[in-house]
Amino acid sequence: MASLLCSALWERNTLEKAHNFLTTWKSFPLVLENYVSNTFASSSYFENIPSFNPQTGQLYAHVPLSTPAAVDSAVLAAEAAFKTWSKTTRAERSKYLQRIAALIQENRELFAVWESIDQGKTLERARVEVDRAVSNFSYFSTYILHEESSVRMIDGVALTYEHRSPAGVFALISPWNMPLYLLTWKIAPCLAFGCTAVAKPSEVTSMTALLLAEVIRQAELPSGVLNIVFGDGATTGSALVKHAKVKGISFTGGTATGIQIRKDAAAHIYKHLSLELGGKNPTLVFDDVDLEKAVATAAMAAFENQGEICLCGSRIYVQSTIYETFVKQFTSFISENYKLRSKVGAVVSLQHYQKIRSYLLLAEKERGTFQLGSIPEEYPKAGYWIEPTILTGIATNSRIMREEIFGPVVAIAQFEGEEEAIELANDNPNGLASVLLTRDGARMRRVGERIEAGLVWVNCWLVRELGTPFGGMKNSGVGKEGGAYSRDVFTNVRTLHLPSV
Ligand SMILES: NC(=O)C1=CN([C@@H]2O[C@H](COP(=O)(O)OP(=O)(O)OC[C@H]3O[C@@H](n4cnc5c(N)ncnc54)[C@H](O)[C@@H]3O)[C@@H](O)[C@H]2O)C=CC1
Ligand SMILES: O=C(O)/C=C/C=C(\O)C(=O)O
Repeated sequence: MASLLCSALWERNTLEKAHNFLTTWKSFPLVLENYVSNTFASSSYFENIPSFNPQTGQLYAHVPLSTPAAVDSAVLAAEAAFKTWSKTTRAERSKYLQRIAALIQENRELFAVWESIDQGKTLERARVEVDRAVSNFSYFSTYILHEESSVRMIDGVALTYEHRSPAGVFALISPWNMPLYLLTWKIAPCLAFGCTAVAKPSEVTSMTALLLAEVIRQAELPSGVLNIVFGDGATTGSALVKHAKVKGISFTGGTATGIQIRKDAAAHIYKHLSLELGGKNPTLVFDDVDLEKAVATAAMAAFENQGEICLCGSRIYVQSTIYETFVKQFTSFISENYKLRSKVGAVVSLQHYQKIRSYLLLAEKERGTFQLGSIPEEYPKAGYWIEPTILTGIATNSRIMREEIFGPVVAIAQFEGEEEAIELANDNPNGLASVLLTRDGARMRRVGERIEAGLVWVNCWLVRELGTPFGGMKNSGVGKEGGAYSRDVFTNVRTLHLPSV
């Protein structure tokens, strides 16, 4: 049976209907329910975490704080389901994934509307992310059908081959910036490769995970294969990570949390770990660029999803010969094209708003220049809105240039030549992504191959092919996901050696 809340939300698939619903709903605020063993469980015995609509600042939902005992039940459900799910054929798993993809697609607007309300992003951005959630399932549904195993003959003496088996129950823990997109980036490969899961979305943005649970129910996925528990990191996430029956963890989120998870998982050395953490990504702009195109690419990299994407290019280094012109064109491009509300959404929470604001206060203290934007008020009256902000005159060793702000704030500095550009790009503990803007083909490789980042985009940004290795270097995490890299996360491999007879 669908949960009461899911049934109520299901038809509210336009912004207008959703807003009417929020103003008339009697049992306000909405209370989410865990989904375990294909059943929505009552949350009445949990404490609640208040969840706010970032665009209005109003309390609108309550997220249950699942206890370690609730986590344990979900893990046991996943463990029981693993016995059969791990033995299903690839074709069967593929069929379920395709069904899930189709159901999300059918309800695209429902997911987009509630993602936008829950996270603060624009509806347009939310639609892009729902489409990507669909692709996550459809990509892995076909990937597994074409998988090949490597077979080698050694000197005619022995035949060896790789045999893989699903690793077991996984903890899938996702952040608040792209809630459905990133949760499904974990769920789809996990299920495709024969594992079962307990997924925990961020307590700040849990709504689309609840809707996903309803899709899973409608898809008739066997009981216990995917369980969704709600809650925070300290109680719920931590119990999940430490659970002895959890054989692996796929996590996306802040670096400090990643370090904690690595410590908590260390006691069980067998746990597979894939940690995709923060970034402070450089955009390098060389003086041979087509300026108009370079400005548009750097703008998208800086401000998409109000800068709340770990891949955002939040420090831009421009070759000194075109620095002044670039700053001028970039600023006017942003003020014309990145309007608050229509293109740039609200930031996710009051806590995050104040974190971003603290960096803007620091910029003022350090006498940086606000080419665009200003310091927002400390306690916003209606929603967590921060104007796209462009800073110049910030020292390259300032915390503003070194730490992940994760909001609509970008700082621009200059460099003289290629060596300095590479040095500045690499002078950071993180190494997730980077953007290289140049028309010089040789430089694309010469510089691109020296940037310490898991992802280097040349004259583009966030171009994704789901089979490529996705993840960072340095403090930006361990492990890669995507195609065969996801297979490595979710399976155990053994090499069989068969001697000639
Ligand atoms: N994708 C990314 O790279 C993201 C980066 N961040 C960065 O991290 C900063 C902090 O944001 P937070 O909301 O604190 O993100 P976070 O890293 O604490 O949250 C991500 C997820 O981890 C869970 N979690 C937290 N502590 C845990 C623990 N000990 N064990 C297991 N799960 C745990 C949370 O409940 C959430 O589901 C942000 O300001 C931003 O700079 C935040 C979200 C996403
Ligand atoms: O997989 C992608 O295309 C994007 C991923 C983005 C993140 O992991 C993030 O912002 O945390």
